[in-house]
Amino acid sequence: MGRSAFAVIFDMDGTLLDNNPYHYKAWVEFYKKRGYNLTEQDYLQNISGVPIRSHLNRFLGKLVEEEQIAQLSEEKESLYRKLYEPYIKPIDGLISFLKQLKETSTKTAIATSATAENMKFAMDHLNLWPWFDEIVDTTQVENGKPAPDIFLKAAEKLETAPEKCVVIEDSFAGINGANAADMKVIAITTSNTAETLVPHSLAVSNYNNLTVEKLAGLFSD
Ligand SMILES: O=P(O)(O)OC[C@H]1O[C@@H](O)[C@H](O)[C@@H](O)[C@@H]1O
Repeated sequence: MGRSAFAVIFDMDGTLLDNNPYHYKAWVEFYKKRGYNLTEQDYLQNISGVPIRSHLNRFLGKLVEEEQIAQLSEEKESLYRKLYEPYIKPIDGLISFLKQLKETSTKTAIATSATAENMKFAMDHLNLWPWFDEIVDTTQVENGKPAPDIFLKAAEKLETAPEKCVVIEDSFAGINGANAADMKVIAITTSNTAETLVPHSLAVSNYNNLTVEKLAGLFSD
């Protein structure tokens, strides 16, 4: 079989791992310490998939100095890693789906808003490094999700036109960014319903029924 004519760009948190409940718990604790009671709606709408600097100022109600951001981010992310480590596992069917992509020489990338430490934590625990051709994080782009930049950078690194890329995403910020990049979008319903993750070409709850043929079908219209 020849190389697939399209490339697949995966988000990480909530897409490769079902870890959003642990991010949410860690954020609630982080903001509570600072006098803000975070709701699940706040988390899903304004935090999930979004780089930390975009919401700190908003929820803390004051401008946070640039030098403080890394320290605050590490405080929250180390709490998340501690909470999630005993439960870490890939989303159902992920590894066999990645195997299919490898067997069909389909190009793959990760485009994540996560910190380098969180990414290493997930990739090491789940042995994910061999499956991806490229990894793009927010340090490599000017604007984080919901801007399209991170997906466009991934397409550029994969040497594939945006209209030949499909993004798999679980967050509102990610779905909006992928649509703004003019890519095909698959919504994964780990944290939000298919009806709210719009527009998308396909919605799945895990990888058990996702095949390379189904992805190819998205490009046949
Ligand atoms: O969904 P992505 O792009 O992998 O982003 C994950 C990041 O999304 C943000 O919601 C969280 O605040 C971060 O802690 C998390 O790492």
